[in-house]
Amino acid sequence: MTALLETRDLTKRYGSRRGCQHVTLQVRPGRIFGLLGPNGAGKSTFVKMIVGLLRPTSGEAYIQGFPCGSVEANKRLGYLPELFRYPDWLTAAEVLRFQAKLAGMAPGAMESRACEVLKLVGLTKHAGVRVRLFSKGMQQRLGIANALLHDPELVLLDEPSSALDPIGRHDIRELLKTLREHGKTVFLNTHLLEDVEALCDEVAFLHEGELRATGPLERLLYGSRGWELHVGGWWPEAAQSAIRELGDVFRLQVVREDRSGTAVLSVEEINREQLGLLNGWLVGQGMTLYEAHRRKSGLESWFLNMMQAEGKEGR
Ligand SMILES: Nc1ncnc2c1ncn2[C@@H]1O[C@H](COP(=O)(O)OP(=O)(O)OP(=O)(O)O)[C@@H](O)[C@H]1O
Repeated sequence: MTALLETRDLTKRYGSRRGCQHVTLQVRPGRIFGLLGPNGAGKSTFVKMIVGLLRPTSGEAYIQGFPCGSVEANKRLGYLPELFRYPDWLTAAEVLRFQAKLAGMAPGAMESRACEVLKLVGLTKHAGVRVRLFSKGMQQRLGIANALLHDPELVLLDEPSSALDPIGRHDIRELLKTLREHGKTVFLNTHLLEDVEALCDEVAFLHEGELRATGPLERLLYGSRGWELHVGGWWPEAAQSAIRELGDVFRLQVVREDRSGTAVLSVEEINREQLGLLNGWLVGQGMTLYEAHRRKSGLESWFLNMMQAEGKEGR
């Protein structure tokens, strides 16, 4: 599948300071792509180069083959900056009308498109309401409507939920899922790991200006290939016997055991055949394997592990 957004060796230096360097990534159409990284990692620098607000020091970036910053690339891009403010005396419809004029849309096309995007973000009933009366969540949804007005393929959202309460965040999440269902590609720059975990198909992790990991979220989270086994018929001595007989082969550990005769075991680096062997051993010992599933590390622990690994390398 051809990439919608593609960067090659994208680098920005601010004099002697690095913004980001040698970032090569691809965002495929119809996905929600999350850009992650600690403060100062270079995320905003990267985003500003994509939307054409900053000129790269070197490297290339394209949206559907058009150089980022060009008129053709910007036609295909909708952008919601992190800290935006609309004149609060305008109504939602007036904000969209103003944006449409800036985008050079014909008045007839504009009116029907404004209705469409207001419906999409759930603000139809508020079209005539002044922005000053909008909650932060509604303002954010209006911002997304604005970014969608010219029907771009790629929507780039900078921290769209960080200032919102849980209900506002939930609404934005649902809206982003709807955008994906409509075939839009969403590029999300966010600190909210729970949003990334709930929404993103692919992620990129930036640290100290460099891309340290990128790929499908599932692959990154399941990267450890560990399994968790729930076992019945367990007795305390079984732990010693299991570790003695299997510990070296499967790097087996007892995570917890309880008096009712159940236990949770963890094993690392195991394939399906080995899992079958392990099951055979358990059955041979009079135990039952109730459940076996891939251990999911969770994005927060993945993120912290990445940071720790970076810290060790840097020492
Ligand atoms: N205009 C600028 N002049 C000089 N250095 C800058 C400028 N903008 C950013 N930087 C530096 O570039 C590096 C990356 O900053 P950037 O704002 O892109 O990171 P970030 O990941 O977006 O951080 P945050 O999550 O805190 O917004 C930082 O070291 C920052 O100090």
